[in-house]
Amino acid sequence: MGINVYSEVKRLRRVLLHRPGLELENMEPDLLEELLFEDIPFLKKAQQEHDYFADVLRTNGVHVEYVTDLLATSLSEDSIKEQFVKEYLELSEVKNEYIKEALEEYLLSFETKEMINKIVGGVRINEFKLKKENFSTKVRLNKQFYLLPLPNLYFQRDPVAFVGKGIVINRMRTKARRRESLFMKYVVKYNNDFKNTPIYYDMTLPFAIEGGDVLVLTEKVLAIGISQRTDPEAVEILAKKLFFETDESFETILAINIPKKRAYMHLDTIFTMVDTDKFLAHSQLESSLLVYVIKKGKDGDLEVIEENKSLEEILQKYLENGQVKILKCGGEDEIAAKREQWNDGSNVLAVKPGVVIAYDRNYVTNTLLRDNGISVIEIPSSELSRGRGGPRCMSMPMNRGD
Ligand SMILES: NC(=O)NCCC[C@H](N)C(=O)O
Repeated sequence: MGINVYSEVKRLRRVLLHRPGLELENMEPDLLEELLFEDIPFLKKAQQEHDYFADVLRTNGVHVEYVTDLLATSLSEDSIKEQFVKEYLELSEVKNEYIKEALEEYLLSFETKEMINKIVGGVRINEFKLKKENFSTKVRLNKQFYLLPLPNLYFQRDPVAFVGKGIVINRMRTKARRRESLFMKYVVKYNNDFKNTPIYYDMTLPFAIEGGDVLVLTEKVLAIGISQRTDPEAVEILAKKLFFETDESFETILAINIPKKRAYMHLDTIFTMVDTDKFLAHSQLESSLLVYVIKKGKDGDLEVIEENKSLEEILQKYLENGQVKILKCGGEDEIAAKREQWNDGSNVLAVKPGVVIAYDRNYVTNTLLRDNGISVIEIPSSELSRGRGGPRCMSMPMNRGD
C-alpha cells in the first residue's frame, strides 16, 4: 500500500502514529512553555488512550504504523545510525564539542530501538559523566538535560505531510519541534517502502511549514493555513513545486490567512473536514479570514486572487459543491464553544466520508455532528488532550482509498 492522499475524508487505509512514551515523564513545569504544553499528561493513562485510538483505527480497517518502528528499520546500518545521531545533535544545537562527543558515544552505545526511545525521551545530565570538561561544559551542566525530550512527537500530523503521491518534509517553526522532521526524512531516504516517494519540500529550507496547516480537500484542491506555524513563502515554494515540477492533479491552493496566535495554532486546530460537503470549525472563524486562491500562472509564476467572501461560499465555489456547509464547534452555546475549542473540538479525523474519530470530552460538538448526519466514534481524551491537539493532529494519513 503506497502513498496516496487526495482527500481528507476518503476511506483511511494507512496511517502514521507515535505512541507517547518516556518523553512525557521528562516534562516539568518550568519547561512547559518551551516544549509547547500547558500541562503534563499522566503517561500511563495517555498510553491507554493512545492504544484505544490505534485500536479504533485498526477496527476501522486502517493499517497503523509507528514512526519509531519505521525509523528503526531505516537505521539498520551502523553508518546510517551514526549519521542520524550526528544530524540530530546538530539540529539540537549541541554546540560544545565535549558534550557532543560524549552524547554521540552514549546514544550509539544503545541498540537501535532503545537509542530511538532515548532520543525521543531526552537525556538527563545525571545519566552519564563527561570524561572531559572545560569552562563551557561547567556552565551548561547546570541545566537538567543534555538533550531535551520530544513530547510533541505524538502529534504526527505536523513534522511531515503526505500530499498526493509525495511527502512534504516540514521545517517546523519552533526549536522544540524542529528535530521531529528528521525521523521521516531518514525513513524516506533509507526505508525501502518509501524509497520512491517524491519529496515536495525539505526541512532545510528557511521557511516554516507544519502539517497541521496542510489539508488535502480533493484531488484538485488543497487548503493551507498561513498561520503562527506556516510562512507564506513556504506555501509559495510548495505551490510552485506541485504545479510546475510534478504531475500531481492539484490545481488550486486555498491559502487561508488565520490569526497568528496559539489558540489558532494550525489550520486544523480550527477547521477539519468531516464529509465530502461538511466541515467543522472554530465558532469564531468566519469573521477573521482572508483567503488567497493560488493557481498555476504563466511562465512559471503563480496566479493569485484574493477572496473576501465567507469561507463557506469560497469552499462551495472551489469544491464546486453548493451543498458545502460549515458546522461550528460547540454549536450555539458560547461557553461550550470555547471550552470544546480549547480541547480541540474542531480537530477530528475522518476514517471515511461522514465518519469521524473525536475526543469524548467534546460532547456538545459531537452531538451537533451527529444531528447533522455524521457518525462520531469517541475516544477517551483526558490526558492526550493536554498537549493541545486532537485526533487529526495525532495521525498522519499515508493512504486514503475510494
Ligand atoms: N496540528 C496540530 O494542531 N497539532 C497540535 C500540536 C500541539 C503541540 N503541543 C504544539 O504546540 O505544536
